[in-house]
Amino acid sequence: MSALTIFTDTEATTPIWHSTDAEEIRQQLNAKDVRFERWEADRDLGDNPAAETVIKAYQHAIDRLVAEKGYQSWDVISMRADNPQKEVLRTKFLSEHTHGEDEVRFFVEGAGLFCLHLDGKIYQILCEKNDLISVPAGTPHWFDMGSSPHFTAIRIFDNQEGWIANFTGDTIADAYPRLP
Ligand SMILES: CSCCC(=O)/C(O)=C/O
Ligand SMILES: [Fe+2]
Ligand code: NI
Repeated sequence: MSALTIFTDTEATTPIWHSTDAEEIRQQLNAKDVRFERWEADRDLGDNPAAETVIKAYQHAIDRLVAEKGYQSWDVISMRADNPQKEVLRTKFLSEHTHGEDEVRFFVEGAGLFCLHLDGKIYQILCEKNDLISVPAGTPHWFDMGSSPHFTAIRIFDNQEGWIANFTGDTIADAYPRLP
């Protein structure tokens, strides 16, 4: 179940707010200009879908976002527990970073934890299948896929180059809860 847990950025052990209610989560995040919606990820993708299969299955969702916001490119990130790159990728995404564009992700399988560092607070969003999230450009954040990752997400970009991150060098992420 999707969840939002909020901490201050000075106290990593005691949450100040928590909910698994999609509407409450939406309201909290919208107040910070973060888009959070429950879409329908209802296509059968099989066990280990190729990127082209995922794109084809959800072209309608991509088209909708492109029509709305003029996004220019997209790709698929899919992780499984047997991926030999899982530790390297987990470590990379666990470093606080920003992007020069909105971070738009549509989860079509599994789950992952987005952690946003906004106005003195840490917003930990457990994103699951069906969740669409858009994090405003320039927001410091990190992402945890856990030690046994299982998710597939469509990433939508408003540039032709795809994923570009600027690492902040802040080690704050190390203090906050992670996925098992
Ligand atoms: C579910 S996409 C996670 C990886 C990524 O693209 C990113 O920018 C994490 O912050
Ligand atoms: Fe990111
Ligand atoms: Ni919970």
